Amino acid sequence: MNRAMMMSAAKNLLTRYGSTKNNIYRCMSTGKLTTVDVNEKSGVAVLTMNRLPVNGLNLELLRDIRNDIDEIEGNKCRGLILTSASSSVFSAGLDIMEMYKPNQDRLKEFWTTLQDTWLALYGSSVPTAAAINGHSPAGGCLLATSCEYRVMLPKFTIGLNETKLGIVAPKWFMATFCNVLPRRVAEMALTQGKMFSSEEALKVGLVDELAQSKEEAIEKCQQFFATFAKTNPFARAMTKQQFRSKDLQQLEDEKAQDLEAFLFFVNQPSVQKGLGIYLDSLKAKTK
Ligand SMILES: CCCCC/C=C\C/C=C\CCC/C=C/C(=O)SCCNC(=O)CCNC(=O)[C@H](O)C(C)(C)COP(=O)(O)OP(=O)(O)OC[C@H]1O[C@@H](n2cnc3c(N)ncnc32)[C@H](O)[C@@H]1OP(=O)(O)O
Repeated sequence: MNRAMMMSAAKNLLTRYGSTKNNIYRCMSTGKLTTVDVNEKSGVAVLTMNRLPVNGLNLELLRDIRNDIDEIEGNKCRGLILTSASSSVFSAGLDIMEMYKPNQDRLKEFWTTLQDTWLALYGSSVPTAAAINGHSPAGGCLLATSCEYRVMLPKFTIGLNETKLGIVAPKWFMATFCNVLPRRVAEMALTQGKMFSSEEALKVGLVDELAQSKEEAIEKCQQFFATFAKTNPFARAMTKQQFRSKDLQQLEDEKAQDLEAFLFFVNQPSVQKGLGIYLDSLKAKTK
């Protein structure tokens, strides 16, 4: 983040926090594939993904999440908890149908929206946490690890499994993973396409706590936010942004090249063939 960007971020944050310390704000749900509920007392917003059955991240769901994050930031919420309306899947990651035999204009829009959603979530000045109440592969894991804290229910799986699908996680997926895990653990897991059980994820630090129910997970996320009670919100947000600024700036600088690499990669006949086989294997499971 250069000096001008830092000053502008500081100005925004001062405007937000300057005279509003003890007030509680109400956020409103914006999306059709998401809901946002704000706890009137704590000011914490729960953003629930609701594209059943598996919260596949298609263009529309990503747009809704992105708009919700903007609205939660704008409405001065005290925290953002990301969770799922499904009882078994947090998010199945990117909707593979967006990448398989794609319409090229939509494919561009899809990837650009994913980039923007990540920039908004990873760079959010509002404290963020994920209540991971189901499986969370690939893009689902990206969303969860973009948050500052993770609470997961037992007996599910989480990880970046891209190599198992014959695709490569972009640099910013890797940076997000490395922000949570030791570099060696991250490299091993990414190259292996490893999916961690909830219990394994807790052991390596991919998640921070386990909870027995979604309600308990949300409560634990709220308790995490409460640890900031005695901090200055402006100083907290600036500190977070400085920690993450290198990763954010890298994607900001390379957005166009990243899009180009994605389009080139996804349109390779061998990648299309691999995605087709993977989709068939998913569908065969349900027959
Ligand atoms: C060399 C330099 C390169 C630089 C790099 C540049 C570019 C890189 C290029 C690309 C990067 C892309 C990164 C990709 C990220 C992703 O997120 S890819 C998606 C990965 N996701 C998965 O592998 C998860 C697959 N799904 C599952 O494992 C399971 O569905 C489950 C989430 C564990 C849930 O299981 P269950 O509850 O049993 O549900 P079903 O399996 O029965 O699924 C229900 C229906 O949903 C369909 N489905 C599931 N996941 C997806 C998905 N991700 N996309 C689309 N559709 C999905 C599934 O087929 C079922 O459909 P039907 O009901 O049978 O029609």
